[in-house]
Amino acid sequence: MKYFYQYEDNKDLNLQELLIESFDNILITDCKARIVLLSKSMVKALRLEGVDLSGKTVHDLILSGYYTKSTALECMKLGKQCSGIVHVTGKGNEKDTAVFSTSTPIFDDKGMLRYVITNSRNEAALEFYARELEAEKLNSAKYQDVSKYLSKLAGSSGEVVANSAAMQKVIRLCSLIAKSDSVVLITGESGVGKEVVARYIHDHSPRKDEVFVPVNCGAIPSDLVESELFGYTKGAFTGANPNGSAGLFELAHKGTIFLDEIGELPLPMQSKLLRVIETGEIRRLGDTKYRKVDARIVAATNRNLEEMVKKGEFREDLFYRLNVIPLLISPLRDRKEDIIPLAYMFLNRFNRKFGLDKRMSKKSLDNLLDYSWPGNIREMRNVIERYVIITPGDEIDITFEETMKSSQTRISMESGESGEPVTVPLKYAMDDFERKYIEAALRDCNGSIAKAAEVLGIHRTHLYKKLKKQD
Ligand SMILES: Nc1ncnc2c1ncn2[C@@H]1O[C@H](COP(=O)(O)OP(=O)(O)OP(=O)(O)O)[C@@H](O)[C@H]1O
Repeated sequence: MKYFYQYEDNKDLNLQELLIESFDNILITDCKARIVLLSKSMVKALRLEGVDLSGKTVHDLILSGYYTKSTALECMKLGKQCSGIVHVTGKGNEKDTAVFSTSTPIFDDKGMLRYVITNSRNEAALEFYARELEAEKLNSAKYQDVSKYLSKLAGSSGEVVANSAAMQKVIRLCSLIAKSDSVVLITGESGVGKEVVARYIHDHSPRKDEVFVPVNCGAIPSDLVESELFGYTKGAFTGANPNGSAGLFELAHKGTIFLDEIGELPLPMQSKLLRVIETGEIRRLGDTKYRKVDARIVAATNRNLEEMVKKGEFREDLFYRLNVIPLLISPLRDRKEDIIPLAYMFLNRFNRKFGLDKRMSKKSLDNLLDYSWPGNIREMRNVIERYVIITPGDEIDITFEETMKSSQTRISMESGESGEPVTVPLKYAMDDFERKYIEAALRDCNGSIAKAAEVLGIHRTHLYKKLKKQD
């Protein structure tokens, strides 16, 4: 990964000048905590205007009472990135304030600490983000530490990562869409986050306190789709509940029904769904009467419905009824700005889940950015979970060419073949193998579930279930 471009045209670029003018507060200290550089914004934030800082260290500033704690000193001590709230003492009549700082160590080739770079944001900026986060419910890992702090302040926690312009546009659109009751059709490759977006719409709609019912149309055997969706009456078919049962549409009354993999709906069911959309009524299997249901419909598919219409596999009239508000979610490879924030979100999630504190190596971040993510965010989630579980040390090192090979090797090593102790529980080792195998099949089949299921020798519905189980 290159970090500097157009070198020939910018040979005279003076980085010090740029750093001094930075909007974010920047402080660079050397390995003895001596001040090397401050941005103008940092001088202002720490109220150091007019103070002679020559030869001064961070210890001196704390002893003189300019601020309370130093993330730079913590970072030097621990040799890793540290974040925290720093209280700044007000001068004269000024009030005390706070900044949120993150200090990052910079090492030389031999691993010796050379500098610490500290970035911080002022309280006013934090409050601004709190409002933005509250409004947008975005979770940008660029400000992940800030957002964690803010979510405590504001009592909000964003689960949808939308750092890229493309995802921010989707989220903005969803906030608008949420206000209406129109049918939404979400399209995009498998694992891009269609269900996440559907939930976002529900959570921001007036129906948010009612139920959200996700239905994977591809995972229901075709002879059961009707009874699952619309319910059935007493004795409608053998093996059914003798008292009859409500279907998923009735369950979703007043809430939202999410019809995932809508392209898998058998043609006769497509006509019935069209009728439900047009009349707002369902009829239980075996029943004569129609019942009103008020469920908002959000549908999704990773298939090209227009192509299916042309081939006669999907009803044209239903397609137009569903496509009132089309929402396309781009594949992860086309919105690289989301990769690192997502990776950190999953890393934090799995660290919490397994009570660990793993970090990602710098190389991992480059590799994550370079990878093409055929399985999109679901694949990313699995990759991070796998590495968190199988990495013995604190730092995980994600490499893709070797993904299959390396983790298989580790698992076989850990299974005792090379005399290494077994550290991975059997369940994880087996799940891990299955996931990797499915991911490889999907990769080979360019993300097509139907083809991958064929290669794996299992039914498509079975593969859908396995993919969903991984979430
Ligand atoms: N923007 C996002 N922020 C956070 N997590 C996400 C985001 N998008 C997807 N995920 C996570 O990725 C996984 C897959 O997402 P989801 O099930 O929504 O994908 P999908 O497009 O509906 O997949 P499929 O086509 O297979 O039904 C889930 O674990 C989900 O939580």
